[in-house]
Amino acid sequence: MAVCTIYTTQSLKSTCSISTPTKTHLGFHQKQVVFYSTGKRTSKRGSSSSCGPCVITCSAGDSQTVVIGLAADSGCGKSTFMRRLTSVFGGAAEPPKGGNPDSNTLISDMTTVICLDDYHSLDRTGRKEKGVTALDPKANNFDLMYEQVKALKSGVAVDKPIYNHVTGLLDPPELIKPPKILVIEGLHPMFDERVRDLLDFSIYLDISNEVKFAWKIQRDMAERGHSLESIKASIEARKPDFDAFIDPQKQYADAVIEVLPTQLIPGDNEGRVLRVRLIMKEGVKHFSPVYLFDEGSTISWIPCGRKLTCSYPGIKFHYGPDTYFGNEVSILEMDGQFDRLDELIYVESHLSNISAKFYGEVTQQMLKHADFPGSNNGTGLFQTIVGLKIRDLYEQITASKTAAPLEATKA
Ligand SMILES: Nc1ncnc2c1ncn2[C@@H]1O[C@H](COP(=O)(O)OP(=O)(O)OP(=O)(O)O)[C@@H](O)[C@H]1O
Ligand SMILES: O=C(CO)[C@H](O)[C@H](O)COP(=O)(O)O
Repeated sequence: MAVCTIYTTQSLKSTCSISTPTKTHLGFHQKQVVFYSTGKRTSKRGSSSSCGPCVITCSAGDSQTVVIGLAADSGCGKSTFMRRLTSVFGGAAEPPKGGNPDSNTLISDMTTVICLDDYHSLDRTGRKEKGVTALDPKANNFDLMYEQVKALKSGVAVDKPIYNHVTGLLDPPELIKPPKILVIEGLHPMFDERVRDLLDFSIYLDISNEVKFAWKIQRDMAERGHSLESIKASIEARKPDFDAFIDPQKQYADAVIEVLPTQLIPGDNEGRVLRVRLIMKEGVKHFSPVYLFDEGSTISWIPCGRKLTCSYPGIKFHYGPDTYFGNEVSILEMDGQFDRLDELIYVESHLSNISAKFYGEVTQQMLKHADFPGSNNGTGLFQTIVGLKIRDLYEQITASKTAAPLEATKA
């Protein structure tokens, strides 16, 4: 009986098959597989054989999950970004059918978005008793987060806990099946190195303190009836842990959307007009940064005039190479806001590498969600573009995994 040993650097998923001239085997998970040509598998290394060349073929199947991480503090626009992203893939994103009405999960045909608050290990009372915030790693279960993201990525369904934001309690778990694209959004997607290594692409929403404050007031005062003092106190109370545990994650992000007060109105910190910077890391696999006019040049552009209507204080773009936490990046910046969203096509036609499937796709997406916060400024524009880049990344990863069979060596 012949014994084959196959060595591969690739993680073999259940959609991989291994063939020898005599047999095809499906569904191995090890990096090194030893099997008998009769089909019986053993974990022991076997010796060489007369099996002939072994070939491993991995096809794109349901278990091929691309994992995206989105990090930001609470109230910084993650849900809005997610709505823009899932819209790029089409289909409505909804909570799991027939499940917990307070589930934080959103599922569409292509994507599943899970909220990392579900990995809080301490409920609201527990945090209060221990005197820790939800931002503190001590209040979160990173081992479970890692195990479950890893399982989903390799095509295995998990029973994920639910943190109930209404009651502040940990509810019974919900079943999450491996999607085509898994987005893990929340406070800590890039905090734990093991989880970070599972990400195919990562984004950090970096909202400056002034703007965060303005948005919080807008939402928590107008919509939730909180007082100005209580909003200030809650931001202050979170700040040390935010600085210690959340903010440092931006150094690992492949793309950062930085939101700052405008520089077009001296001294302005109202948070109404925004200066938004899309910081894109160079050399990330399956991701090529967007550019304005000419790749690698440094360009300032005021598009206001005959083709773009601008009221005070106008719009200014800037593009160029830079460094960010020691990494080479390209930065595209927009300060100001659009008066007429349909005229955005003029700006879009000067941007390259946006991964649109047709001319005007960015403008179409922006018009479709004109009522979302940030649709008239760089937050909406850059979130939409990052959505298209993620679609492109997904398609590239899928295509590369479907491609050529991997020749494996035979012992
Ligand atoms: N681009 C934007 N421009 C202006 N306001 C915004 C923008 N994005 C978000 N906001 C404001 O911030 C609020 C929170 O946004 P969103 O719900 O998307 O954030 P979140 O990070 O998901 O919040 P949470 O984690 O608390 O659920 C919105 O109601 C809106 O007031
Ligand atoms: O930072 C947060 C992430 O969204 C929340 O504050 C955290 O999940 C704690 O939740 P709660 O407000 O229910 O105590």
